[in-house]
Amino acid sequence: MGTISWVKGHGTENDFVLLHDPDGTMRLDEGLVRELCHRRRGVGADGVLRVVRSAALDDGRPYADEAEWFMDFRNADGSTGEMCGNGVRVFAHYLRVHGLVDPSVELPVGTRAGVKRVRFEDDSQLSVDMGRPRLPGPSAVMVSAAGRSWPAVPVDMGNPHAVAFVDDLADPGPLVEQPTWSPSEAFPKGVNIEFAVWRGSRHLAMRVHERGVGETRSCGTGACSVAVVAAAVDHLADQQVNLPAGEAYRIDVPGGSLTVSFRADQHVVLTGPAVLTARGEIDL
Ligand SMILES: N[C@@H](CCC[C@H](N)C(=O)O)C(=O)O
Repeated sequence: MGTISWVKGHGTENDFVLLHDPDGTMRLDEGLVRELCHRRRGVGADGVLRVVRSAALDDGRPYADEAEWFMDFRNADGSTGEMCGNGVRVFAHYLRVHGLVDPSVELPVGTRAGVKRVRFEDDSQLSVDMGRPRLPGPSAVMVSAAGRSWPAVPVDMGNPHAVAFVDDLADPGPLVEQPTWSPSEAFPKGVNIEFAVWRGSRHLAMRVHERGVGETRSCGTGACSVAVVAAAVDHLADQQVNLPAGEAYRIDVPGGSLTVSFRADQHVVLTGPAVLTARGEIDL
């Protein structure tokens, strides 16, 4: 059967197993991802990041001219995800630690949601140009958990999100079950659901139930979605239709804190830490 070498890392405690497969020779099927991510039988993680050259994978080939490296991201249940904001920082940090990229220049990373550019900041944080969000509204969506329901705003950050404001982060209960949404057609491929509260001016906190995983300690694309909706609420009165360039929102998650800012070209920038914690081999 053989063994697989792995590295473990996290971004604000959203944790990943990284697999080094530059030439794309590994057979990474759903069952293997589930075993690696299993917190008792496997290494334990919210997802897998396969480190592969864009040219070596069908999914990565369209980006090969722009980005040498492709983040093959999988959720803990084995499903593929388009994008992962915490994952892409951990992925870039891995490449830096292994001497595979020059940290003094911006790093383009291929993802299923297109090429994302990562900057290594001086204070050991990493910033990611997450691109422009899409607000597929105005159709109203309701999300329900723990016997309660809230209106939610759909946001597309490359992957689907629904942002609901709650009075208290405990309101959605333990989030062991998948929260439901209506109408069910709103998210045919499933959705990541953020429950958010205001903590102050441009400062919010959130919990998230991730598609393909369950409740996690953080979600980068989720934090961006919360900041986008918060900015829309903040600027409702002045009827500003654009994201407020230069403004930054602090988004607290159970595993730490992330910063989301907006550029004049309406791109969302996510800033936060990335850490590698362990390495080893798993016997298959
Ligand atoms: N935790 C990630 C988002 C993960 C993707 C999600 N589960 C999906 O299926 O879309 C992040 O940090 O953005």
